[in-house]
Amino acid sequence: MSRPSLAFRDAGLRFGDRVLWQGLDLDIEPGEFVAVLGPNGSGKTSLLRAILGQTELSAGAITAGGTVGYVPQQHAEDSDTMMLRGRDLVGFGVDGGRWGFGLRGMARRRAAVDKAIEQVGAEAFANRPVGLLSGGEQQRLRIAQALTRDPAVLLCDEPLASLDLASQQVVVDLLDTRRRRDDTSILFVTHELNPVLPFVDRVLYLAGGSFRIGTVDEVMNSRTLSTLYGSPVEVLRIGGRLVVVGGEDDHHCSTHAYPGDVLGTDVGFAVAGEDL
Ligand SMILES: Nc1ncnc2c1ncn2[C@@H]1O[C@H](COP(=O)(O)OP(=O)(O)OP(=O)(O)O)[C@@H](O)[C@H]1O
Repeated sequence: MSRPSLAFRDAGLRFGDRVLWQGLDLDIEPGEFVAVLGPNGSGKTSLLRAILGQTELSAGAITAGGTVGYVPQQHAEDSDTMMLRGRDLVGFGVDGGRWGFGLRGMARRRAAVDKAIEQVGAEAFANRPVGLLSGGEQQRLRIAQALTRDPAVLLCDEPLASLDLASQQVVVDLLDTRRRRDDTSILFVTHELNPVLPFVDRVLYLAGGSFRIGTVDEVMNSRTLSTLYGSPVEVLRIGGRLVVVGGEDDHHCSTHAYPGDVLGTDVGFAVAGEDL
């Protein structure tokens, strides 16, 4: 069997008395697409930060089988970034030390940037300032930035947030192409499962200090999520889409409704509760 791209061994993370997750034993295989779900504050971003070594685990270990690439959450970028050309943003992903200085190093760096831009189909806008690009175009450049390092695993933190449906599809197709062609594993943090439902091999669902890992059918069902949340949760399939209703825990008295879902505008999944 091939070496896992990521191996979690009895991994746990807590802040003070608050356990985000613990006892996580998981091998993520090359080319596997794993969606990481859970309510706000359940520790999804912290999981990515722990993989990147930016947050220290409270217990256990995480081992990466190769280079880890990271596509961060889309924030309003600072004005300096907005003035950069797209290809300069992509260039930040290249480790200068790896290519060395001098003309040869510069040429190799440029080739890595060109290749990444080509892989995301961003040639037409890579020379324009980031601030003039659409959200979808910016997101493609962020993925290109991560690809410059030829990652064995790509960590994506809500990469579809604030993108329209067409741009979501472009981003998801890019990631799917990458994992199929290069066996890159995808760890995909999202509140919107439906856009990636056809691609997901397994779901890691974090909630209430615990987790469930398994196929979509194994995790996204009323019984499993009710047990995880410790309160009634109903999972409905409507027109091929998943809608999750209910789901509160000690830490999250608020509920999670993602605009459009329950209204049927095909955005994603909803954890909906009393405020609906
Ligand atoms: N360094 C830290 N020290 C203390 N608490 C922290 C630290 N980092 C994160 N937390 C807390 O851990 C919890 C989990 O945060 P995290 O950002 O991982 O959640 P999340 O599941 O990604 O949430 P969201 O869906 O809102 O993005 C939050 O309550 C956060 O405030």
